[in-house]
Amino acid sequence: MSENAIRIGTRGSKLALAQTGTIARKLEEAGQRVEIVTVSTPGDRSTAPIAEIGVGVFTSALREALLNKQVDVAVHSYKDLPTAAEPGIALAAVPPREDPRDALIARDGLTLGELPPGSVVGTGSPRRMAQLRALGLGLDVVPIRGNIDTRIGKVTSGELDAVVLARAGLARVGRLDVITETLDPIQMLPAPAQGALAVETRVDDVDTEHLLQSIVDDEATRAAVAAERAMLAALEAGCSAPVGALAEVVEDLDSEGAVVERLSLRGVAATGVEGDSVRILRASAIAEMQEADSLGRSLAAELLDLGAGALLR
Ligand SMILES: NCc1[nH]cc(CCC(=O)O)c1CC(=O)O
Repeated sequence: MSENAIRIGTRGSKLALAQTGTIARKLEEAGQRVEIVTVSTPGDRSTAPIAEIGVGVFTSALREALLNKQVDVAVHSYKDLPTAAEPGIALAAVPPREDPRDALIARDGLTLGELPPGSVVGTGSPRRMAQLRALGLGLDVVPIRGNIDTRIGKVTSGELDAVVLARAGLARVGRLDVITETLDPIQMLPAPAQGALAVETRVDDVDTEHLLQSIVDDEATRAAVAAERAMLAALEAGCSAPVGALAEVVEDLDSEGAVVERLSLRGVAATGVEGDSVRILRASAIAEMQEADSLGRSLAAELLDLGAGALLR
């Protein structure tokens, strides 16, 4: 435990502050003083589509502040982090994950199946666009951007019939009330690492790293996210690619018939995000808990065998 306050860096959005607050409270409960430092990122300042601004728009400024010693800890939405490791930075903790599924917010309490053909559904995510189009419901999927409140506002104002958002983000800002349907991963696989946080420290600051690891790290979440991100990396796809993945701890039987915990992974890769035709590939696999990385890589290999390489290029 440090005598001085640990400085936790965060983006300034309502969502980011809520996420950082959960980590700060855990540290304070353990008797550690903390100070929250807001860092503005190019992703916050630009209104261009995320796919155009590039990888790491929300995360690189925070990582810079960490490396420059302006802060001691960086808290990110894990799904916004590029898959490439950053020299000098340690993944100190992966806290317990929120519900990773996507959620529909539709007018008049409607579910996806109840939206009439021609309904206008907003999402900025190529992954969500592709999976929505693949349902074949005749939905008119249009790109949107903006923070959670802005997106909800486009439905309440009548501008859009519905939007799709991460349930986890809505939970963290206390807006679960607006959800009209939580989407089944069979139809809509979330982004790799959706609902999870990444808590980073400097590699030379082992004390802070160990403190966070002992207080907020969750092994099951770490394994699940590792499998999902290994799949994403092996597909050589970034955080704005039309790729979804969800790993879950499931009960399975070992060779002697005893109940064991294993890691199940489902994946999706898609194309046709720009046009109307959608091609979508889905696959799943299961492995031992400690084989998360190879599970992710082998599911990626299976998707590539099925033709995902062509889809993503
Ligand atoms: N790309 C923006 C972003 N980054 C993290 C979340 C939500 C929280 C999470 O998934 O962990 C969101 C908003 C959304 O996708 O609806």
